[in-house]
Amino acid sequence: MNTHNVSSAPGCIQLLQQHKKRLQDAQSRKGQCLCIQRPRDETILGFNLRRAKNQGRSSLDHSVRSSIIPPAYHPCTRSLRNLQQIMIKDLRVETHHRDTYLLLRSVTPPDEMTAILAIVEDENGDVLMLQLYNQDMDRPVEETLPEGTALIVKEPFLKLMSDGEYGIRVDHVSDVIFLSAVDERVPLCWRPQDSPNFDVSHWKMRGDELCDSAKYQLAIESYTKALDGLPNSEESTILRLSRAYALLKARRFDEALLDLNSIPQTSPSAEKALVYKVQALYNLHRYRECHQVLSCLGPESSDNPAIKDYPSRVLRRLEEQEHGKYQFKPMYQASKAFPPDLDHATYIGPVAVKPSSARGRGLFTTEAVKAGDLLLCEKAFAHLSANPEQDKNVTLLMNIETDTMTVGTQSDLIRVITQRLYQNPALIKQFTDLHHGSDSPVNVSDVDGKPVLDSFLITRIVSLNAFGCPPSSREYYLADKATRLETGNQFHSCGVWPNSSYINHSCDSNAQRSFIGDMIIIRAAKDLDADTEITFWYATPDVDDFEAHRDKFQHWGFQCDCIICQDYQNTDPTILEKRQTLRTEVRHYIQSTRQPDLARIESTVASLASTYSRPAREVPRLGIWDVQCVLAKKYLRLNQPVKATEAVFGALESLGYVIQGAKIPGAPLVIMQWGFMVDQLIEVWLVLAEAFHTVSPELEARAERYARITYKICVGEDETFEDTYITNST
Ligand SMILES: C[S@@+](CC[C@H](N)C(=O)[O-])C[C@H]1O[C@@H](n2cnc3c(N)ncnc32)[C@H](O)[C@@H]1O
Repeated sequence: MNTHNVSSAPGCIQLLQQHKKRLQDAQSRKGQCLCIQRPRDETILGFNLRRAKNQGRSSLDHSVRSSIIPPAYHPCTRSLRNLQQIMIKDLRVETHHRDTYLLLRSVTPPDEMTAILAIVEDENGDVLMLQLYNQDMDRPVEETLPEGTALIVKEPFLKLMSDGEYGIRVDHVSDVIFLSAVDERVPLCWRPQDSPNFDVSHWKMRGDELCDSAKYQLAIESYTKALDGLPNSEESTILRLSRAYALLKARRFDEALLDLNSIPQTSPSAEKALVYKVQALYNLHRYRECHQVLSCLGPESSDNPAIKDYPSRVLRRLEEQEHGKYQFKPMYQASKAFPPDLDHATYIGPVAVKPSSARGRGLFTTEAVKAGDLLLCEKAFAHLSANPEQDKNVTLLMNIETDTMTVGTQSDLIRVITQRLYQNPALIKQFTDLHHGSDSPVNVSDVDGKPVLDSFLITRIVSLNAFGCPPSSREYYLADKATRLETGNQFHSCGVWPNSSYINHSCDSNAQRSFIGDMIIIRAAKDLDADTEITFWYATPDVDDFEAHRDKFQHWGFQCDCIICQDYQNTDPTILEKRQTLRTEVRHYIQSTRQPDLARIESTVASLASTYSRPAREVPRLGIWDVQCVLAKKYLRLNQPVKATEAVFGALESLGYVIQGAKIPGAPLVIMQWGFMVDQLIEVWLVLAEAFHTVSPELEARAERYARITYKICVGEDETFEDTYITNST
């Protein structure tokens, strides 16, 4: 939602078409035998030259990386023992070799593009390019696929690549099995000549060395080998503790907990295990349990620097998680770090997921709420922030099947989520439960002791549930419109927030989302009864191109049938045309002179109003309110506060607000019905407050209060309200 979709930009359409054509050409050769085009040495040399060129590229160079999502295919769900080995020479072009596997060894160091690349050989010595997608890129590629790595690719897919060469493309992480040098599946001729039969203490020592050099994934493998070597119970406890440490560092928290839970309470390692447990539970956001474990720690652990500040942090997280109490100001400071991965808990307010007629599931209020109330404040499941230092490196994500192209971090987000799920399988269900359209996922959750992960399912879930986001909504709000358009990269960052993903779209939304770093904040934009479906915009309504706005929902596979869309469809096209003509006219009046003819603008507003047939309190009039806001500001500047208040009330009424006391001098000012929410209303309420200062001073504070609530709804919090307006007015 609001991700930077550039599918309709001319250059992008052309690029998509080129890739489609290439794919069609490749498809026309589907099933053909692989003819090895180049001798082995030439293939290796060509790869190494390209790798050297790639590595020599300066980080200052402009680059466009494109990641193409090929037609979807399912991951392998069969155990390796039920697959037959196949050789490179037997592969067929553009074919998934079901029920088979390749046994390979890398014969070059790895290269890194949007995938990890290397040349691999099979036991016949035939070579091919291997492309491993969705691997852990936070780890040096040399660690993931060092030269000489033996690996198995289950049900391989031979692809004709864009340069006309062949390659084995692996999209699903669960389709690759990396083999250690001493794995019995590695052919003898690939094993080191003098591979001795190492014992428990060797692997333990090796694990410790790898931990010391921060190679945690490799350390985990070493400790596992030590544990496989039948250690005695004392050794086993120490090994599990060491492996838990490496797992914590590798952010594999579920597995770390499994090891920690197996350590007997009577063991001398028990106290250390509790310290690690605190860290694992905290990172899994299980703060209540974390609090309990903290209370079991002995006094010597309280001073342990690794967890010294945990008691206070856990208490703050519990305040957030259980009561929705956040300190927003420090969150801005934290959001300036890169990446802006904030240490805050998720609060799920008075909301619940329920069936929503014809929209699948939706999020509903469980009790009545007031405009401005916090409904959700959610930590991202995964969030990828555009690095301001690297804005020269643009990543394009091309989806040939859906004909879409997005700019920004979405392709990395897919990889990051894949890795997170692969390393923390307990999270898979929460993520794969999210809406994924008509895709039918595989029904096998794990095979050969590892989870089966479908990266195309993850891609689809990201495409339907990710939100584009600015570094913070306050920053976005403060940047004036021109700057927003000029920099244009605010939504190159994106993330997935699972609870918020259940919210359906309506152009006439009743909630607003805002962001600080990787936290999403969702507040009610209206007073809502219990059991009301919460909705927000997937794309902001564009009154001047409403047709294009409505087309955007094709991406999500629905047509909006909200009251605004219904009214638009029921309005005669000639009336819609007249409305647009009047808007063009009025824009011209506003912009053409320094002292616009306000009477003329007012009369155009009246004409615009006549293009709407239903009352504004039923259907917001999106084509008028902005003109009335301009009028209000102009009248205030001309020192005509009464006219300014009239224009403000006109704008609010056009947006569907019903305000008691608006036109009765001295009567209290109360919003009886909240209308359409836009962030420009913050200033509109402040214009009203300023006008009231002269004409109805007793109402000034009330208007300011509504400005503050509007600010809270649009920016996410109101702690910075004074800072924003004091700074802005000086
Ligand atoms: C982010 S999910 C929202 C939650 C989803 N309804 C579910 O069941 O999980 C987006 C999907 O919800 C559905 N949806 C959202 N807004 C809708 C609307 N106004 N009308 C119909 N379907 C809608 C579409 O299928 C869309 O692809």
